[in-house]
Amino acid sequence: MPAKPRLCFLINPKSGTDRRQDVPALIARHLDHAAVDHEIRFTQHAGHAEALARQAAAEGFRTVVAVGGDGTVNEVGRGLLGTATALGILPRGSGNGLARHLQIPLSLPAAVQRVCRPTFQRIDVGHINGHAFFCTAGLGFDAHVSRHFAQAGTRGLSTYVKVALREYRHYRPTAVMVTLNGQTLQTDCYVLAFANAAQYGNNAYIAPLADIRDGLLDVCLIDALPFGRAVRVGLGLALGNLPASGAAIFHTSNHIHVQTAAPLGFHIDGDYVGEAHDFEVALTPLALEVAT
Ligand SMILES: Nc1ncnc2c1ncn2[C@@H]1O[C@H](COP(=O)(O)OP(=O)(O)OP(=O)(O)O)[C@@H](O)[C@H]1O
Repeated sequence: MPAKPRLCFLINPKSGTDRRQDVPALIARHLDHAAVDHEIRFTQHAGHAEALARQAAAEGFRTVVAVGGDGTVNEVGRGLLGTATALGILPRGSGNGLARHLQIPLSLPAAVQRVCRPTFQRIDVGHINGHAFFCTAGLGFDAHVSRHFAQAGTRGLSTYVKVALREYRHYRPTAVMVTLNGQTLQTDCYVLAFANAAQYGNNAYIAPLADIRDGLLDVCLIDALPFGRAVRVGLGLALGNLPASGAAIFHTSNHIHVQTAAPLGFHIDGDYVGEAHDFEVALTPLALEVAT
């Protein structure tokens, strides 16, 4: 009989809003023990999941399952780049953008069952200034909000909305020069988002037409956000019709260069990284295998 595929679950104990849940017991209860063998490991600190994932790949696990939100998924995905091991997801974050895009069940029992008998497929991987992202990256207000969200003390959609409304009153756009597809745009930047997947998470669709396997990033530019347009953007995100709303401009490209008049913050998959003046954004087609 051929050996059963081995799954390594990497649990971020700090993710999610329900910390009382006994995740290892839940995995053991719902796992299809006839189909797979498994091990469970915990992250000890931020950034740890990348090294743990790389180590599990070296040990020959078929799939490393990120148990957490998009931050944990990003770390595990980074660790698996260039390996023969696939990324699985047990969504436990507040946004779960990549899991939602890949239609992985949001209920943990259903997601555990699915990862035992998955479909394997490859997805594109974005890079911004050398940082890999799988869902979205961005400059401007969305990065500014993720920076303040990280300091808010509580997580979840309501905290995110509260932080966004508070910061909206102070935030001002920055002049930028964006080069893509052989043309250069001089514009203000309130938000410049690079979407590999269609949504930020929580079904907030920044680029509803984004295809994670087409070799292209969907680039969404919002140059200014007066109140009337902010309402249209909010509705467009929620209803998935931002392109038709006229409140944002869209391009597709696999390589974008951005220079900014002042240092601008950026995020990868919702986690704030820092500020830069110059951004190289590119896409590597089908660089990561995922279990969906
Ligand atoms: N053991 C740990 N202790 C402290 N922080 C950790 C640990 N393991 C991972 N982290 C960090 O926790 C951060 C948040 O995790 P993650 O994004 O997975 O969950 P979340 O914030 O609940 O979900 P979402 O991003 O969907 O809101 C990640 O940036 C990760 O680096």
